[in-house]
Amino acid sequence: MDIHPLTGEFLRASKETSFLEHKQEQTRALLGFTLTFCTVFYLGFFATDVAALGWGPAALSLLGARVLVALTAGTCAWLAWRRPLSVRATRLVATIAESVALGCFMFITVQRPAEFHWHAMSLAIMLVVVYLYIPNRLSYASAIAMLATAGFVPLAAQHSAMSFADTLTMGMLLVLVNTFGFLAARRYNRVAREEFRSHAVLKYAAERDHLTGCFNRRYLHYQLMGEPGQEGAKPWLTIILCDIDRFKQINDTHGHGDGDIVLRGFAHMLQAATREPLESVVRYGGEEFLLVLPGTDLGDGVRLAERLRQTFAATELVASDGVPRLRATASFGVASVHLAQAGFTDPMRDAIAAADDLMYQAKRNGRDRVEYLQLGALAQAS
Ligand SMILES: Nc1nc2c(ncn2[C@@H]2O[C@H](COP(=O)(O)OP(=O)(O)OP(=O)(O)O)[C@@H](O)[C@H]2O)c(=O)[nH]1
Repeated sequence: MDIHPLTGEFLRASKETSFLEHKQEQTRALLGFTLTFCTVFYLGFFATDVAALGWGPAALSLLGARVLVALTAGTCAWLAWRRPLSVRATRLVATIAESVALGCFMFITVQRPAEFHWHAMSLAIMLVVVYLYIPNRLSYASAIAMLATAGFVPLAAQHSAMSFADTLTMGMLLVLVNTFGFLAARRYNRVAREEFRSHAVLKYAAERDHLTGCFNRRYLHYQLMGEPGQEGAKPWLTIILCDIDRFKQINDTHGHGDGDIVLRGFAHMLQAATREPLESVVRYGGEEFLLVLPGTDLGDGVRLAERLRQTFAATELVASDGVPRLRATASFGVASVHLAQAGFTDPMRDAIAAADDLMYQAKRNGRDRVEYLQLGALAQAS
């Protein structure tokens, strides 16, 4: 299991970080909404101060405490709404707002000692908000909630006229609220992470080829060709289409298992030479791969293809029996398009079609070659 049994968070820090970053927009919105809501209620309860203490200095001192909470929580809510806060900053904001609100709450309870029964109920509601509604790390939320509970019970014992039995009952009920708050937050953490994990598995299966880990044609059509692509630093798009030479012969000589090893080795080399997410490697057919390189001009594309060609030809892959004896070559077609140049309705489609023709040209010209062309210009050959 990759989820912590106590906190419901991912055990691996990198996975937890990508989960939190994936959720960050939602977290920020929830934090902003909850703090705004709590600020309004915290101020609204001033009416109960006036009802309990009458209009005067005592009620006004409580108003001061409430305004302090409103200013803190309001500022935190404003930050959460307006700024692209990091995960760390979101947690800091949540922790500050929770601590100030609970601190001021303690002050208010002491000024209204006759109503500790009601204060206990208010604290229980605040604890639920801390555990479940203000997004924070569970360990921080629990520490804040438990400290508040541990501070509140002695205050009640000291300042209220409650009997020992009442104080004990109240203390135990608050412990119960903490326990259920913690368990509910842990369950929520776990469910959210399991959902994230399932989503990642489905996304991977929908977008990638399971043998090589490269993107599949569905991803090419719906993501790379279907949506406005990412532009590189330069207004160029280069497509490299490459195909392993005489792959049928490799399968026939060494068997399909070793054929798969060659495919994976080739794909791994292509992936290592490109930078996701800007650049993508797509398994275009059986032993045919497509490199989509935004921001790469023809010169850089040809140099990359030539380097890949030489590296692959010089590589001896380890066969299924553990002996390094699998060798193969590949043919490459490189097509580039200048995106600012007029005349291309669908530059990527045009570049893929051209790279496909060039790759077949490389096959016809003897294989283990790179052929290239800049679209919109005169054809050149290697
Ligand atoms: N092992 C393995 N073989 C595959 C896979 N997908 C396709 N192939 C095989 O790849 C071979 C492709 O052969 P051809 O299209 O004749 O091309 P080639 O032998 O590479 O010849 P040229 O492309 O002309 O150099 C076929 O034998 C397919 O069965 C796969 O996932 N694994």
